[in-house]
Amino acid sequence: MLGKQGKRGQAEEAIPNPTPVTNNEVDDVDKTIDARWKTAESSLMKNILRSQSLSESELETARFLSSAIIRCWREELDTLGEKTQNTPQAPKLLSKWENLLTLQNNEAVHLRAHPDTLDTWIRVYTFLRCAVQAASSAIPSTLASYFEGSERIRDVLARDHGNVFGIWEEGEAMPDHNRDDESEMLGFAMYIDGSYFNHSCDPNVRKTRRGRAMEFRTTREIVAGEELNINYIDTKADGKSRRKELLSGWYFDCKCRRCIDEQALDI
Ligand SMILES: C[S@@+](CC[C@H](N)C(=O)[O-])C[C@H]1O[C@@H](n2cnc3c(N)ncnc32)[C@H](O)[C@@H]1O
Repeated sequence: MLGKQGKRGQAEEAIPNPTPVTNNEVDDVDKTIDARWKTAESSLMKNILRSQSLSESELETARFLSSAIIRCWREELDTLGEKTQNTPQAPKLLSKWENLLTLQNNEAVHLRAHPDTLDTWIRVYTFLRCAVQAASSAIPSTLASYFEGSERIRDVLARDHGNVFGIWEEGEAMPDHNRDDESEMLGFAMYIDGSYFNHSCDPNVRKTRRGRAMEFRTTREIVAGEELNINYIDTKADGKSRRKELLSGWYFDCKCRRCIDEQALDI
């Protein structure tokens, strides 16, 4: 997905320090979010397309969601095709969609920090649902049904924040953090496999964009059993600034070795 805001949660204005919340508060937030989506699902679609125009970045989100949902539909069609053939199936790897669902769901944590985002998401969902209905004669009904409910759209949006990578201006093989150059961020993209990497302020893997692909290479000898980590943020900053940035932009308290050591020294 491409958009100019940079990594979700990074360039947006995030709350500086999400306050700890109780389980009851979490439940309330979840219920409110669910209720808003349910209302959107049951709202009448007539004339919404005409009255609703999306901003450029909302349109980008709509394009991203459509391509993810179409991919999901195609994968499920393929699986269905394989099941109807009576040939013994080799154990299957997870599909891209199933892999996406294994990523951390950040819907509630993100919406707690940016409540207005829910309006945007629902606007985009309503727009897509309405557009699909308007074009129903040209769209397979099984695909159209994927846009009826909000479930799949929520599945993607909930994993977008915190799991996407910044895409920087082409400078061949540039790592996308700790950059000394002035190259511009073009947008962001989701690389599901790459999202399994946790962050470390002393990473042992460097990510490099090569065209549309993202390459991950170790930067030092790795001992057996050692975790492979990339860096989500510039690691040159001092410990308190790094942890603050990770908490406000990625909503987690960094537990990497360097942060644990530095915290003990009050750095
Ligand atoms: C892109 S995901 C990484 C994969 C994730 N661990 C998972 O199982 O889906 C980012 C999330 O991993 C966790 N995480 C990554 N690096 C971390 C770190 N250094 N300290 C604590 N949590 C971390 C946080 O929950 C963060 O929101």
